[in-house]
Amino acid sequence: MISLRDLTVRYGDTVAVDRLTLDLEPGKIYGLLGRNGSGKTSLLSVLAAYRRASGGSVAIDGVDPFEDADLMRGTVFIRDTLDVSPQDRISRVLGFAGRLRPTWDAAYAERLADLFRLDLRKRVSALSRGQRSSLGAVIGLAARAPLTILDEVYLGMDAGVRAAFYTELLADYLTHPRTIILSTHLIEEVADLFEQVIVIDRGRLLVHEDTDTFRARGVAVTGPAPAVDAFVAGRTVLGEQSLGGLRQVTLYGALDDGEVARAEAAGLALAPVGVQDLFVHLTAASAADGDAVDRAGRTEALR
Ligand SMILES: Nc1ncnc2c1ncn2[C@@H]1O[C@H](COP(=O)(O)OP(=O)(O)OP(=O)(O)O)[C@@H](O)[C@H]1O
Repeated sequence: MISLRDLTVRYGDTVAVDRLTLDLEPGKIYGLLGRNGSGKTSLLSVLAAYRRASGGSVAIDGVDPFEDADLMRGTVFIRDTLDVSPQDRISRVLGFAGRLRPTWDAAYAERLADLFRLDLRKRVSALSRGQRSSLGAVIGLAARAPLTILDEVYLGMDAGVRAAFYTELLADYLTHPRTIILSTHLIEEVADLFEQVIVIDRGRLLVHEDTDTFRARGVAVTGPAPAVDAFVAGRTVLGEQSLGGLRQVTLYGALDDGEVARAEAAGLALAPVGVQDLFVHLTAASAADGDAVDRAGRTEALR
């Protein structure tokens, strides 16, 4: 279990993480979402013991990971800086990563490098942006670390490589379950991988719940335009599109059984909403309603 209590990260006057309290059960894939500058990397850096918290506490199975060598060997943190020597060849980088970690699978690392078309003889400095990200993905997956933190690892990867990475991630997670935290801005692309969604906003926790529960916060209503308009009147609309006489409106807020029956009787189709749409709505509402953030870190927008 990972337990954060009132975790705070400050850089001078900037409060990047603001008294954040969160518990993460082991063996799940978490999606960590937040707008630019919301504190994701700062939070993950503390979790990976790359940085000390300015306040509050972090405990992994009851132990502070900072300066705990065993916990550090059990954590892999991949971020855009890659944290490897540019002069080293890929083979050497992988060899070093393997010596650091008891859970490293060297054969799997080679297979992944092959999948991502990485030439093991190349130096890191000679890699393209996308290839550097692929190298990060190889290290992040082949480490098989009990706590795997992947902070925007997809930067520069083309769509095909990203798809291969997500497929590998899921397949390897299913055969070697571990705790994976994925921070991403390409939300819709990876949302199906998340078992739980964590949204932070200006350093504070906005949402932490199962992805299905999160999705149920919204609903897409489709049908003849007049019937849709009548049904959605007075509700919070996240977006709408029309094609001919058909209209689809995305609503915020779950429908009760009576409303579902009424929609069906009116010939309307109901469907879940994308995680990204909900995320954009919640973080926009939070920005407009900033001071309404209560002590539990939930905003008025979530009620
Ligand atoms: N080394 C640093 N020195 C000073 N301020 C920093 C430093 N690192 C981050 N910050 C500030 O802390 C805040 C949170 O930054 P952080 O990188 O944690 O956000 P993020 O959610 O990862 O952002 P992004 O999605 O843009 O990568 C921002 O206001 C940022 O400017």
